[in-house]
Amino acid sequence: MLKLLSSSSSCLQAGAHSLGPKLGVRPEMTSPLLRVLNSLTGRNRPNMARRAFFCSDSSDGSDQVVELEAKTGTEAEAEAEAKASSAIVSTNPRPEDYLTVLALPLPHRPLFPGFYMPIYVKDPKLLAALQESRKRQAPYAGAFLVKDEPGTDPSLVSGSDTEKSIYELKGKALFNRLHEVGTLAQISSIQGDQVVLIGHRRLRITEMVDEDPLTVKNKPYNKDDDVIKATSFEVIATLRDVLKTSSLWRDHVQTYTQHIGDFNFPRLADFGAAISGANKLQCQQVLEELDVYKRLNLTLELVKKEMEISKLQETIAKAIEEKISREQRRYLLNEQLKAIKKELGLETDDKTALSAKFRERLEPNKDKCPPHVLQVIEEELAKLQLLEASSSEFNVTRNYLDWLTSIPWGNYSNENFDVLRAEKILDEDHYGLNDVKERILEFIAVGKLRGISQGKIICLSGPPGVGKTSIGRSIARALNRNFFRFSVGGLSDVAEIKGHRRTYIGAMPGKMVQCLKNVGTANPLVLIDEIDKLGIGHAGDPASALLELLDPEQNANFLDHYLDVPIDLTKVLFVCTANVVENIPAPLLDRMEVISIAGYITDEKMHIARDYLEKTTREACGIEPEQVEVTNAALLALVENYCREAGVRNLQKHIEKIYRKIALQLVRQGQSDEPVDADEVQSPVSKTDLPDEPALVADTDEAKVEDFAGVKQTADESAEGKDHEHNTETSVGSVTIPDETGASEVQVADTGELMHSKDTEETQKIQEGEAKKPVEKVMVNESNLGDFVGKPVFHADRIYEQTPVGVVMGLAWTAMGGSTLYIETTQVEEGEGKGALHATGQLGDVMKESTQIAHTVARAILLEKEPENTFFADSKLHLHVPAGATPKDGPSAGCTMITSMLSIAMKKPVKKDLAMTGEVTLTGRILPIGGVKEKTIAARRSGVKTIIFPEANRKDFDELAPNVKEGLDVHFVDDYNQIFALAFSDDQNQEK
Ligand SMILES: Nc1ncnc2c1ncn2[C@@H]1O[C@H](COP(=O)(O)OP(=O)(O)OP(=O)(O)O)[C@@H](O)[C@H]1O
Repeated sequence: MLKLLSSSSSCLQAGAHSLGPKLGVRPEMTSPLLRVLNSLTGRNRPNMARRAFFCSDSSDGSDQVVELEAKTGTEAEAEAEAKASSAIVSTNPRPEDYLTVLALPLPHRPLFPGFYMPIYVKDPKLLAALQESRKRQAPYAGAFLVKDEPGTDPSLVSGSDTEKSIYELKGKALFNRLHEVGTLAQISSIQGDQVVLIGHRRLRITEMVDEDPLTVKNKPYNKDDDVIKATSFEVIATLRDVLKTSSLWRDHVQTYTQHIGDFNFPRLADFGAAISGANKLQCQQVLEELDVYKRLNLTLELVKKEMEISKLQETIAKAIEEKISREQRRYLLNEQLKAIKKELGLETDDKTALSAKFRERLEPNKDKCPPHVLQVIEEELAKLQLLEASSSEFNVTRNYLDWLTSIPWGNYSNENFDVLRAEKILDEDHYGLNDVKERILEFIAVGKLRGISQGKIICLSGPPGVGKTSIGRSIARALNRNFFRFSVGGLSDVAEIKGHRRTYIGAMPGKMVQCLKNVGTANPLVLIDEIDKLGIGHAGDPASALLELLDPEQNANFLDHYLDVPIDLTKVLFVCTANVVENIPAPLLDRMEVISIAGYITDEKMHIARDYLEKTTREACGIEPEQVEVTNAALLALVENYCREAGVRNLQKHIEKIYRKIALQLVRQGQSDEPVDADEVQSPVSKTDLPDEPALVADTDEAKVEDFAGVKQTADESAEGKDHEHNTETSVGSVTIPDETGASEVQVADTGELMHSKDTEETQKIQEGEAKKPVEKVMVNESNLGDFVGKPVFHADRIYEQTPVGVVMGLAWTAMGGSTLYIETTQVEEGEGKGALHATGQLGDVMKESTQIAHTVARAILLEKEPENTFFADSKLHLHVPAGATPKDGPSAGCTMITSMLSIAMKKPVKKDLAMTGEVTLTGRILPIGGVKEKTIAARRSGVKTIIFPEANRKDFDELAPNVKEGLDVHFVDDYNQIFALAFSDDQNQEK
């Protein structure tokens, strides 16, 4: 036990009594501070007015010796009060109870009078002693702040450590560590090791276990001292500010700010220090300070500091609040945006909606979808859920899933293997092309027998406009497959075929995947156009990529870089088109089944024009069949004089041109036949007045123009009297001009005479009669064909009607089809030993060599036929192949060159209407050539009657359609002597 001194310096005052009723705090308000306030203001203590504490200055304010005690209530009352308001200071302290008290060490903060504090007593002995003293009606103890251990940094020692070391302190050691000044505390309750203390007044330790109570004096102070007053006001003002700004007590601001002013000075100082967040030493300082002014000053310092902290706290709170509200606002706006987007159907990044969309798309094909693809889709869907919607990775995954789920996995269209139906469709769309159609039908037949059609590569080759692309479309229709066409002409980037890797920005799958997505079935017919014009790859080799795509051995597991899952393309039917088969990369060509379309002869073109092109064009122009007639002669002239190329695209263009013009004529005619208003003017404009427009065959003599100025001009021209007769003839077509006065009408005839107005009626009658006429039929015949398509273009195909000496017609093959060409040889210079040859006409290396070979062979043959003829030895020859602007190459003109040279050497022209082709060896053997069909067609087109082909090409010729061969005298030779005989036979020349 310690012997303690009590101090009255800061005990609670009776002056606080008056505050009680004013507070009006509800009993349920249990905030500790409120309770403190309640205790301070005397609320819940109606009998407080009659109670007295150890107070120093209840009347005069000066600190006196505290030795007074008063008891106004019972012990039971005091306990009841303590329960109702735990911070209320108990009422029954008696001097004998508190002069010697137990000392309780406080580890964290000193206890201020008027406040209560729960502490934990770990020492069982001490706890038993406390309980004992409570039982003995002496429920008081001394609460003292423990000094920090000398040499320790309090900031580094944790609270629990201090507590632990304090509880271990005993006796003298504890005594030495206690601050001298503490608080006399009432033991309000003991529950387990928790003891609740209520501070009463200051105590000072005098000695250990000394029975004598010692008293201390507070320094007296003048209540009316202005400085003390001013300081206290400042403390109050600051406290009010703190209470106002401190968010911790915001709810009770009203209460505190109203009553702080009613505390007396010492208590105000205690209150300020107690509620400030000052550290324990600062609080202890206030507790130890007995000078009221100094104590107020210390408190003011603490509350000012509290004020600053409070302001800082407010700023921090504001900043945080601002940040949070900004984020919240953003979040709210985002949510609203999402809702709006969803409402408008623009929702793009809602992960669940997206996943649901992909799953829904996949659902119908899920059973047919290969497991490895399903697995990838599931993985990607799971990944999508984890990704942030605004991240770029999210977009990549979304696009990838979009493509993956758009492919028609295992979704095939029902193929139709009906051969008869297919034949009908093919015939419906194309005339001729029997070999092509036959091949397609064979393919369908095999499919029917096997039950499935094997993916094949068909290559249609031929000149432009022969219907390669359109037959591809027809095949798709016949097989009931979806059709997709893409051109690889000039394609040099492998990514176009195989796609980009997904890592690239803006990556896309290749054409094949795009095709599958587009057509929606896994067995379309894919037409790869212009495969012979593949570009040179700068990044990879497009030909090899195409090989992977087309080769049935490889395309079962075609891997697109973007999709990254193997796709089975074996069911896809590939049809390629090319103009020149030789330009197709060899490995690709090797896998193709080439079907060549050579071009059309006149007869075929006539059929195509009549039955297909005319029909489709007429329908496209909206013209009825009875409104137009194109005669056979006109069509023939069109084919022979305007559209002589192998294909029919140009023919189609010309037919379209004719029909467009007819449409315009019909519309014009229809408009002019409509009844006209009385004040509209009509003019006798004859068809010759429309120079650019072809005339209607069964036309009326007049056309009416509604434009007044135009009419006037026509009338003026007529009035100038270019042709009087004509003018009088057309006088029925009068011009009606309203009179300036408007009173009557005058008529101006072409002759310029004024006519009587009664003739108007007559004119109207004629017009009405015309309007009732049925629509005129437009005739296109040979004579007016030029009005529709202009003058025929000049064709240099046939330069000579009869080839002169030294000129022979050869046959050539070009990408545009076959054509005839002339080989011309002349003698430039003559003189012994001057034999030489000069060749022109943009000849390629092979053809130049051909000229040399021909020169040698011709010389040998001439020597054989006319041994005395030294023409070749003594003549400088010039060989030319028109047209000079067209590059030419190839060996097939060899025999033609020899014939041309021999012709000039022997001064003999060759047989009329003869054309020949064939490569020649140095010994005069004739080797086979290519393009027999094209060459035959070209020969026919040029009016050739006799053709000489190499013997080896007989087979090719025999395979030609009879209509192509018809009327031609064809000879097959394997030695030049046979050609010599045919070209220079005497009877031929005599015949001529
Ligand atoms: N035998 C035919 N019967 C009916 N129409 C035909 C025939 N041949 C071609 N055509 C028509 O000629 C036009 C041109 O044909 P298409 O475009 O298929 O030619 P192409 O051979 O593919 O040419 P290119 O090599 O320039 O691509 C099409 O309108 C087509 O219908």
